[in-house]
Amino acid sequence: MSVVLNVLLAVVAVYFGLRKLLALTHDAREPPMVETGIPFFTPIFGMVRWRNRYYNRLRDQHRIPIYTLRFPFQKIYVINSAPLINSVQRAYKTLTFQAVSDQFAKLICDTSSTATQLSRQELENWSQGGKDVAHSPSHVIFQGLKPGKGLDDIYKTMVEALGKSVDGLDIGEEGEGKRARLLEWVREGLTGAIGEGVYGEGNPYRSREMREALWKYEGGLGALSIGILPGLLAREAVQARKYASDIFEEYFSSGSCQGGGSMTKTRYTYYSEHGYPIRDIAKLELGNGIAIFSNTIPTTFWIIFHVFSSPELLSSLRSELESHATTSQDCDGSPIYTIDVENIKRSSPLLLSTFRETLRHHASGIGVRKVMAPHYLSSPSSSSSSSSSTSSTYLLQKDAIIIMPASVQHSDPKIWGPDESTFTPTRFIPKQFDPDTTKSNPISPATTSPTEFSPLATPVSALRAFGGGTTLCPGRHFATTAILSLVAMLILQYDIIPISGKWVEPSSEKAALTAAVRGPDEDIPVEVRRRQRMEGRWVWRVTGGKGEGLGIVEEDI
Ligand code: HEM
Repeated sequence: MSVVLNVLLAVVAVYFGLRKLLALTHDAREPPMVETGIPFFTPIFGMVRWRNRYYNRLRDQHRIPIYTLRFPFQKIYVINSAPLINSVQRAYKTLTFQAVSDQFAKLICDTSSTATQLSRQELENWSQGGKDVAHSPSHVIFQGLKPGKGLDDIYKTMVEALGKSVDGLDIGEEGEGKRARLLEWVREGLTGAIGEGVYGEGNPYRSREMREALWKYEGGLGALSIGILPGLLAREAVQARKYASDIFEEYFSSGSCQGGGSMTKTRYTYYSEHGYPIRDIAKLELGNGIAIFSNTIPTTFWIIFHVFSSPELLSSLRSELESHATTSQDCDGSPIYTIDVENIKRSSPLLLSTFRETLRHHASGIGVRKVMAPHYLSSPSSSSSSSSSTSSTYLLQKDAIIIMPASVQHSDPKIWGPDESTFTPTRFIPKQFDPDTTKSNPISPATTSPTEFSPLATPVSALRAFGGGTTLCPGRHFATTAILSLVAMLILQYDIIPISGKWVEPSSEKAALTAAVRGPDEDIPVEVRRRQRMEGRWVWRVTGGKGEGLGIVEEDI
């Protein structure tokens, strides 16, 4: 009995000890603490239980603009308020993304101490640099992604490869459809085509083994990022990383990278000029595969799902896209339809709106920053439009982590209206857009009611699928071009029908917490049939965007 009593007393003592520790290590000027039931452990249980939905639950439960979660040895400030997010983005040198991404890169890429030292030095130089330094160090490395000739050249190769891969989706016997697994097909089609544009003739992802190594590596990122016994807890990923790094090392040391696209060449030049060993350049390139493919693939899967599961939307998109095709004749008299990808991106408001709505619906990036020095955070005085704005000022302690979950912003009825949980493909169509074209169009701007929420009236940071501020995803133009081109090709050339006879939206419960776009838990077996209408040869052109980017997020606009 006395043993039980002693154990109970010890538990009570530890509990009150931990509560005291919580109180002593929390300054009243910091954001309020929540989830303190079992000090330091309730947030862990919450994350395990609710996964990506945890932050939305806490927002609904507490209704406060910012709060503190206490983990063992780590404070996390979670921000719900859009104006406070704007303030975080403005203080980009004190509240830094690069410090977190460097640490993550080290864990997942297993770079050498030389590379770690070099990136630390670069971060220091950047944070102490004056006005003329880049807004984000990684934007220097990724200059090759800036809209312009280099990117257009990547698009040309990529779009040509996408066109071939979509033609290969063809029917088997006459009148029969070809069966495929949707996610698997998207993954294969995109990796192949993007790889051609990015890596050129020597594209390592032409090999099936290399593509499989990338997926095994991606599957182990969660375990690798914990950094404990990776050889044991992430064995498959570690082996795949070694295999793929060897191949990339050969790609760079043989000079094949000189035939690659602007992104590959500028990254290689940057790293080699800064003294990174070739082995590290190879490992970082494999890590770059995660940036390139991990979110692009699930986004493509979801937009295809939403488009093909809604006959009205599919029909409206077909009308919109067909209007961009010019018709000519092949030597045997059969029709050739030519479409410029620029028209798909710039003159297809319903497609672009469906794309944004897909991102709003499925993006789950958590927008991480590290507090480099104590900082007082308050809403910008101009931000009075949101009801979640606050005039309070919060102390953020050095070394704490800030999280700004996209899903919290993307599901806020104050921003998006009472239908925030419904997939509304027209949501992002500018209200002034050509109402005359909408008469024959069941899904169209004209069907929107005058009271509908206009996305242009929302705070700048409301659509956060690509992050925001100085670290806004530099790959957004690239990803948008790849996704919209592929989806337009499918819409115009194929019918996609689920084998089960009914489209059912798969859950995303198993998606990695690190994913910026949650993938589906299950694949969807489908039948792909060539459309009866507009049968003929399709030619996809890339004339280039005169160096202009596409207005994807509100910062671009
Ligand atoms: C649908 C596809 C994509 C989504 C949803 C996405 C999303 C994101 C998000 C949420 C961030 C974090 C930004 C922040 O916290 O402020 C980010 C950063 C980044 N993304 Fe993407 N991304 C996509 C595609 C790509 C592609 C195709 C590339 C490269 C070709 C790329 C390269 C990067 C890089 C380099 C960063 C780091 C930016 C920095 O350090 O300043 N992304 N992306």
